[in-house]
Amino acid sequence: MEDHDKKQRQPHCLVLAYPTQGHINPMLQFSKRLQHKGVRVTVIFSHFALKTIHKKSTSIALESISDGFDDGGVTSAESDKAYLDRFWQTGPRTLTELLEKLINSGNTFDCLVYDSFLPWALDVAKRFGVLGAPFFTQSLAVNTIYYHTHKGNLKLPFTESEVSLPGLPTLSCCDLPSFLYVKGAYPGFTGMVVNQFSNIEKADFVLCNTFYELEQEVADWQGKIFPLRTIGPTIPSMLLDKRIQDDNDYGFDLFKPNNDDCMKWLSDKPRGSVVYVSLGSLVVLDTEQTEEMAWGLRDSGYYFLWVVRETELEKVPKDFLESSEKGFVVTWCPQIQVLEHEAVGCFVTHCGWNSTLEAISLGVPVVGMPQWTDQSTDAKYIVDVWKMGVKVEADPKGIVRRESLKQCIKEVMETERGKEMKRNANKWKDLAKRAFEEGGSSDKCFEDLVKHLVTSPNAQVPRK
Ligand SMILES: O=c1ccn([C@@H]2O[C@H](COP(=O)(O)OP(=O)(O)O[C@H]3O[C@H](CO)[C@@H](O)[C@H](O)[C@H]3O)[C@@H](O)[C@H]2O)c(=O)[nH]1
Repeated sequence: MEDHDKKQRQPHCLVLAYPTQGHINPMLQFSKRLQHKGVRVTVIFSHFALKTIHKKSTSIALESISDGFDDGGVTSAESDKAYLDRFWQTGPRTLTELLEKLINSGNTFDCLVYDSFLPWALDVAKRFGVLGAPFFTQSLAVNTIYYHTHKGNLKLPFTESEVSLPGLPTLSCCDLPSFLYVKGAYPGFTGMVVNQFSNIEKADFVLCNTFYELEQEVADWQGKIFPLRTIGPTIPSMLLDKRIQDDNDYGFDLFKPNNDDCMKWLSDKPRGSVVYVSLGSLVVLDTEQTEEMAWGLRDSGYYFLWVVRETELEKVPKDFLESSEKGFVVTWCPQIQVLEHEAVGCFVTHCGWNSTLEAISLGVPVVGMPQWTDQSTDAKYIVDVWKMGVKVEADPKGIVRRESLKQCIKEVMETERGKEMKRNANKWKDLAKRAFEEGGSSDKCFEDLVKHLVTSPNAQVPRK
């Protein structure tokens, strides 16, 4: 706890996470930082996520509510719409029950920070008379695009060839999040991302996992509309500013990590010689794409560490696993430790926002292979705005061919342009670190948030 907070009463913040890995990681890291600043934090998962998670011991209190799928998580629902509909019906009631239980056992709380995918949580917070703040786990650029869609400034499905929005570079149709231009795909998620803004005018803060210097123009624009606080990148402190001792990793995995084997395999590889490959926790490739990827990695000639989740493994060609002596395939790894390792020279990624922020914070240049949702917008920024990577193009059938992947890897690993990308990645890494040093842009946002929590009138009195 920092000195200035020790003398004051301790505020209590509840943090409600959407139950997938890419949402759990940033909200947990946010919670650790808040706790370090003297705030008591309780993180709320779904029952299933809490039951499934492989976790290290943590000083953060954990609770859970039903999302309507207590025996299987998000991916067990028939469709995105079926999952969200049931969560929407169940969540407000089960969250209310949990808050009542907390109050009845003598707790007070000042604020509910909730994943922006769950805007109904703000209405629950307001019924209990506490502060409410959505936490956006995707980039400010992506959120801004959804905001304009919510406002009707972008009509769906998007059919123009280009779009110009305040604070953003000119975007071609396929730089937009896929929900906006792939007609009819994922109706549940499409409605959800637009609905993130349905009640935002009632929010006391709008938190986003980014840092001011990274998305300055759009942050300035959004800051005029919302009480925006940029509180990222939510990378464990010991890999960034080193102000929170022992904060070395996320510590909560929905998949069983293969830590020792990965780090051992990396340990004898020369500096910058390894290509690290992961498409995050949700992407599902078809067999043809998996095969092209496998042979592209082998043909690059580099060492590679490839994460293929258990459920995807059967698509990897059998002879490939036996024949590629420079490759190592694992079902889950400690990604941030891998990216921090000096042996890693390049990251082949789907450009999920956490993976993007991790590449930025650890200074690793990227081969972007976006698949869906916000990833195409992140890839656009990686290539054209932050200039720290390339994007591998798919053929007219939508498949990234082995030759294209191989060429992109070689460009990042071998060419002058690749060296420039590495220099740019290191520049962003320095800026990310500075954002969390004392007085840095993200640190100031945390300080401001804590100041409001400390002076919140709600902590003393349990309310119904
Ligand atoms: O072997 C692995 C692979 C991944 N990770 C971690 O898992 C997280 C993955 O997050 P992300 O890169 O954002 O990908 P997804 O899991 O696919 O995240 C979903 O959620 C994100 C936040 O909303 C979106 O940006 C993505 O597009 C969406 O797919 C990261 O923190 C990784 O470090 C590991 O720890 N080990």
